[in-house]
Amino acid sequence: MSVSFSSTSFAFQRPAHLCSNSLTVASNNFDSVPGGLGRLVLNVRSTSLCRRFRGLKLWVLERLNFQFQPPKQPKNRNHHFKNNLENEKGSVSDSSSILHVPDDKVTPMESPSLLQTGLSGAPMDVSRKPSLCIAVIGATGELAKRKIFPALFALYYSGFLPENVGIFGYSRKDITDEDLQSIIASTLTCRVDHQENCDDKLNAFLSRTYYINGGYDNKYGMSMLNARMEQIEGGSKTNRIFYLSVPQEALLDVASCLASSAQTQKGWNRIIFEKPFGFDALSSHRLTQYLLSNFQEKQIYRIDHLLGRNLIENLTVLRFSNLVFEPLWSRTYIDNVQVILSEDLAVHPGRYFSGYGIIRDIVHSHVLQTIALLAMEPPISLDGEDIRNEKVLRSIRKLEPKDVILGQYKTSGGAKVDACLNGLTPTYFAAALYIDNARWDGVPFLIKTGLGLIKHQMEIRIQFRNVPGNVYHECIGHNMDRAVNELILRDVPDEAILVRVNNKVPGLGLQLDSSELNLLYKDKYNMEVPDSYEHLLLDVIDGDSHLFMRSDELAAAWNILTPILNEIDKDNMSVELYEMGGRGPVGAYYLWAKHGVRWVED
Ligand SMILES: NC(=O)C1=CN([C@@H]2O[C@H](COP(=O)(O)OP(=O)(O)OC[C@H]3O[C@@H](n4cnc5c(N)ncnc54)[C@H](OP(=O)(O)O)[C@@H]3O)[C@@H](O)[C@H]2O)C=CC1
Ligand SMILES: O=C1O[C@H](COP(=O)(O)O)[C@@H](O)[C@H](O)[C@H]1O
Repeated sequence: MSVSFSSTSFAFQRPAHLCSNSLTVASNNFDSVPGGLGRLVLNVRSTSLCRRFRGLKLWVLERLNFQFQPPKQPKNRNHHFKNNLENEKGSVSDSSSILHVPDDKVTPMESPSLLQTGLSGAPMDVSRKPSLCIAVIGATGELAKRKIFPALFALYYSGFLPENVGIFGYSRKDITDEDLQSIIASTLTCRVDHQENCDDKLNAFLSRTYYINGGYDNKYGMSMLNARMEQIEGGSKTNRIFYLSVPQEALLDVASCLASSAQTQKGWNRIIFEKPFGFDALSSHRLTQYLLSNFQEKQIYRIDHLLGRNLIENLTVLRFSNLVFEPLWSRTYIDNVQVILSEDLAVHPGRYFSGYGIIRDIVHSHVLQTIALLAMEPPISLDGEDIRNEKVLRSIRKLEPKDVILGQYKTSGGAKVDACLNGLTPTYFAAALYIDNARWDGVPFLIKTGLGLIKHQMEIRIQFRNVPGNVYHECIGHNMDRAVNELILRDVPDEAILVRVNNKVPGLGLQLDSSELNLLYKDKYNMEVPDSYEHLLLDVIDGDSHLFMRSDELAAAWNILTPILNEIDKDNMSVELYEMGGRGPVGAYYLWAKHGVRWVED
C-alpha cells in the first residue's frame, strides 16, 4: 500500500499500488467504505492530502468499471464525484462521465482472450474504448513536442491517464500517424525514479496516438478530427480535451471550427488555451467574448505553465494548513511581499515575446496570479470556483508609472536594441503594487521580473514586521531590518521553503543571529518532480480550475496593467537599458527604497 498515514507524514507514491490495493477493499458504495477507497476520496474537500488524489479517479474508475457497479445515486458526493455526475444543459457537457459503466463494457471474465497485463500487473482489456480522448491542435509545433506530449506520456506512464486513452495530434502538415509517433517518440523519456516497463508503456502510448492533417480549412479539418475520434471511441461515452497550441493568428478560426465540428455530444469537452491571452484589455475582451460565444466558461482552461509549480500550491497550503502562518497573513504582521522571477537567458528567437514584452508575457498572468493566490481571502473549499472567487485581483490598485521601472537588456554589441525585440519592448519590469482591501491596505507587493539577468531565480519572500518593543533590540544592533522574520518560498534555484528567525549564537553572552530554517525539497523528497504541464493537464482532466484564469480574472488583470501599457504606447515611459547578465536597472533599487523596503540580494 503506498498511501501511508503516520503521526507526522503522509506519503503518496505510485497510484498503481494505491489503486490495486484499494480495489481489494472498496465496495460498490463509495460512501460506506470505512477506511477504504471511499473514505480516502470522499474526504477530499477537507484535507489537503487529497489534492494529490486528483487524477487518480480516472485510473481507479477505469478499473472499477471491470469489477463494480457504481452506485446509482451516490449520496454525499464529494467535489470530484459531483463533477463526474453533473450534467449541463445543452449538448455540450462539462460533466465527467467517468463514473458511468460503458454500455458495451466487456468484463475480463466475459472475454478472457482480450486480456493483457496493465501497469499494475492486473489484467486489462486493451480493446475497451477510451473514456478520455485528448487532441493536441498544433501537434507538430515546438510546445507540443517539447512539453505537451512528454507531459501526456508522463501522466500515462504514471497511471494518471486511462490505459485506453486516445491521443490525437492535429496540424496542417501532411504526415501520417507513424510520422507523428516518431516525432513524439524522439522526445519521450521515462522518469528516472521508475523505469519499469518503459518500452512497453512508450509503445502502448504511441499505439494510441493518431494524426489528423487538418489541411487549410479548419472546418473540414475539425470534422475529420471528430470522425477519427468517433471511430476510435467506437460509440462509447467519451470525454474530450482539446489543447490549442497554435499561433495566435490561428486561434479564433481553430476555436470556432472546433466548437462547431469537433465536440462530443456524449461526454464533456474541455478546451485548453495557451498564452498570450490577448494583447491588451480590448483585444482580450474581444477574444473572451468570442470564446464565450463558442464555449461555456467552465469548459475554458487558460494555461500558464508557471502556475503549475509546487511553489504556487504551497502559497495556499502553507497558509491554510498551518496555524503558525494563517493568523499572521495580513497587514497587521506582514510588512511587504516580494515576487521575483528572473531569467538569465535572452528572448528565445521566434517566440511571440517580441512586441508583447514582459508585462504581457509574465506579469499579466504569472505574477498577478501569484499575488492573487497569495493575497486571497480564505476560500470555503478547495473547489476551483471557490478559490477563483476569493482571488483579490479586482482589489489591486491600477499601476501608476511612478511605481514602475522598465528595462531592456543590451545586446552584446552595446546599447543597440536586440534584433529579437521590437523596439523598446521591455524585458524587465519592477513595480510596487498595492491591494486596496482591509487585509492588505498599505502593504507593498514588490515585483521584479526580467530576462537576461544575473541568475535564474523564482521566489516569493514575505517579510514580517519588526517585533513591537523588541526587548532584544540591543542585541540585534542598529539594523533592525536584518532581524525581520521572513517566509521564503523558492522554486529556482533549488526548491525550498525557508523561514528566517532570530536565534541565540552559542556561547557566553547574548548575541543574536538571523538564521534560516531550511526545508530543501531535494534533501527531503527523493523524487523526480513532475513537470508543471503534467500538474496542469491533470487539473484539466479533473476539472480543477483553480490555477487557470477565469474570464473575469483576465479582465481584472488587464485593468491593473492598462495604465502602464497606455503610457508605453504613448512613449511616456522610459525603458532603461541594462547589461546582459547584470542585476537590471538601478531604478528598481530606488523604487524599493521609496516604498520602504530593502531589497534582498544574495
Ligand atoms: N513554445 C513555448 O514555449 C510556448 C508557447 N506558447 C504558446 O503556445 C502556442 C504554440 O506555440 P509553439 O508550439 O511554440 O508554436 P509553433 O509555431 O512551433 O507551432 C504551432 C503549431 O500550430 C500549427 N498551426 C499553425 N497554424 C495553424 C492553423 N491555422 N490551423 C491549425 N494548426 C495550425 C502548426 O503546424 P502547421 O503549420 O503544420 O499547421 C504547429 O503544429 C502559441 O500560442 C504560443 O504563444 C506559450 C508559452 C510557451
Ligand atoms: O511562459 C513562459 O515561461 C518561460 C519560462 O518557462 P520555464 O519552464 O523554461 O522556466 C519564459 O521564458 C517565457 O517567456 C514565458 O512565456
